[in-house]
Amino acid sequence: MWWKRLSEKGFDQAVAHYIGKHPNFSFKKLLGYGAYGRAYLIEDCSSKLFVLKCLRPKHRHHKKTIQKFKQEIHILQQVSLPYVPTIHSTGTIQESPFFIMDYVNGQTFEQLIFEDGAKFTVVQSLAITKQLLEQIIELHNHGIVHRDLRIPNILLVHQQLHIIDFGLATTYQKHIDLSAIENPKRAENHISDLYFVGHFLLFLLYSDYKPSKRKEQAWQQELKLPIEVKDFLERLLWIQDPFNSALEAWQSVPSFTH
Ligand SMILES: Nc1ncnc2c1ncn2[C@@H]1O[C@H](COP(=O)(O)OP(=O)(O)OP(=O)(O)O)[C@@H](O)[C@H]1O
Repeated sequence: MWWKRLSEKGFDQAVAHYIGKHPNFSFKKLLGYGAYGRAYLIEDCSSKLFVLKCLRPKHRHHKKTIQKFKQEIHILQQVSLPYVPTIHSTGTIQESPFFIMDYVNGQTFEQLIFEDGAKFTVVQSLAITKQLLEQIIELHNHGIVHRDLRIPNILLVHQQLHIIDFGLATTYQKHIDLSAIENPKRAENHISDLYFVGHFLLFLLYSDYKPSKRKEQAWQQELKLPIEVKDFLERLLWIQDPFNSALEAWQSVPSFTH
């Protein structure tokens, strides 16, 4: 609604004003916004860039949403990994909670594929997926499941993957009965992250796909993958028996010498 957008513009000005008064930071721009947060680029005195992520003002009185936002802060404070933004401070602006974290200065896989037209071969796609799985193993070892590993949340910086947006992350539950999982995306264990990795890998593989038939078919028919890659994907996507852990998935990434 137009008046809500207007009030968010006013809120952006309040954030710029708040940062303007801060002795160590200057305001650069609004980076973007999602369902819950608005993210701003800010800079410190030594020209290092940071992101200030703030709960959207329209949610500032919703207890559940505030709780969710605080959970994101709590999880980021718990993990200390080189490919996850470090959180530096927290506070509130006009009653909306915010936190300041490292800026990941790279490109998301959404930008790489859909804006830059990057194409990934099967071998490259598997190598990238293997690197992502290494990071997921560490996250799970820290007791965290991300649960939103989509292409806009995975960035590439000098050949290194980085993961952002822990808004749906939760603590890893060790004892979950697989038959009780109704939606793999929401599972509180490795099943969720591996399911997203399956979709991530499909995006990479489709980047190099040229349709030869008019009619859309299932990925298994369209992509014409080597059988071990198809089986690997089907296990990630829980079409076949799922992997028992991210480590097992990592160990099962098919390798090709050519
Ligand atoms: N640490 C970061 N480094 C670089 N860019 C970031 C960082 N955090 C967020 N962004 C960018 O800022 C924009 C908004 O991020 P945000 O996390 O608020 O969006 P979202 O994932 O849609 O949010 P929400 O969790 O509220 O649904 C996105 O374009 C995202 O790529």
